[in-house]
Amino acid sequence: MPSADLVLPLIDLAPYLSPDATPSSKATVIAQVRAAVAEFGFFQVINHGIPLASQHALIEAIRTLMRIPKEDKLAMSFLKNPCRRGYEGSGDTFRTGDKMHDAKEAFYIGRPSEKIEPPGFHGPNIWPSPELVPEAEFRDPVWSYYQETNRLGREIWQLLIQGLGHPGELLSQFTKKPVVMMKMIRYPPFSSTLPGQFGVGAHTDFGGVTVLLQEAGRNGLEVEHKGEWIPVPALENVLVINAGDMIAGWSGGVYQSAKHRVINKGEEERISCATFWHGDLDATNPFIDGKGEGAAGDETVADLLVKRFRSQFSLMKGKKTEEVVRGEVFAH
Ligand SMILES: O=C(O)CCC(=O)C(=O)O
Ligand SMILES: [Fe+2]
Repeated sequence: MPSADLVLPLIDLAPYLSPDATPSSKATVIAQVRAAVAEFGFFQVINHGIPLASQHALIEAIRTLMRIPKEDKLAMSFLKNPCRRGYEGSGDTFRTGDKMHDAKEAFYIGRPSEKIEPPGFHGPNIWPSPELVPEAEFRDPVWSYYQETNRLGREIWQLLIQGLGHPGELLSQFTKKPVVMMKMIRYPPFSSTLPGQFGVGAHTDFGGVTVLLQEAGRNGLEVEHKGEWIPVPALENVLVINAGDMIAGWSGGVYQSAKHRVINKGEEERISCATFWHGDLDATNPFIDGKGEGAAGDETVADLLVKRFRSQFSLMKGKKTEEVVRGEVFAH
């Protein structure tokens, strides 16, 4: 049962991000973020710098895309894409140990690069043709939000780095060409899901910082804390931030990567968007110069993402393993 008493910390980023932030106001935010991620692995933020209009435009864009005919969505399937961009249908991913596939459908974009680079992390994005969805209704708002969320992810990384006592500039050591994937998600209404089916089953995120936008009023996210599920209300202009397993490992366990899940109990669809801000593919733990003991010592970001994908996900029966393994390392 979700706990009614526990709430995630809500942190005001203005004293850190605003032009008149002082060293002492910044230090306060750094300490708040450290305490929240150490305790919960998650926190919520206000005054994060992403304009509300950009958030609304993104949500509308996702809704628009998800309404195009199924065959047009499937023509953009991520299962056919070597760097896991494009459309994921309901049921395409299935976590090892889960009873049922996720109900959600999603669409992925990432940092665009002209050519596909092995092992399938960098490459061009897929966009619906303008005849299908005019650029002003999907590509433009999505790309503009991607840049905003990318910027915020960078700020959050710097907060976390400083929370460990390092200078924020350490970020530049592992973010020359970071992997930043954005997953736009639609959860069907409750009545369209199977009994016992989750929108997204319980999982931890693999990698670095996750920035999550939830459509206001469409609740459903729950975070595990000491064996209880804390509901995270979907509030207007409040973003949810969490640390993935890579951060937990790199921090030597100071930061937590908490389990979370989504159940859309409402009779309306729920739209959300998660940005997974990892790091350079060849980066190793920047806090121990790659030589330290413990989690993720010599492991690169690419090793970690590939490994976690393989261990956490399996396919629904009937799908060919090679369809998934071929460069598709980004399931979350
Ligand atoms: O949609 C949400 O609220 C959360 C999604 C999530 O946890 C994920 O995609 O990893
Ligand atoms: Fe997640």
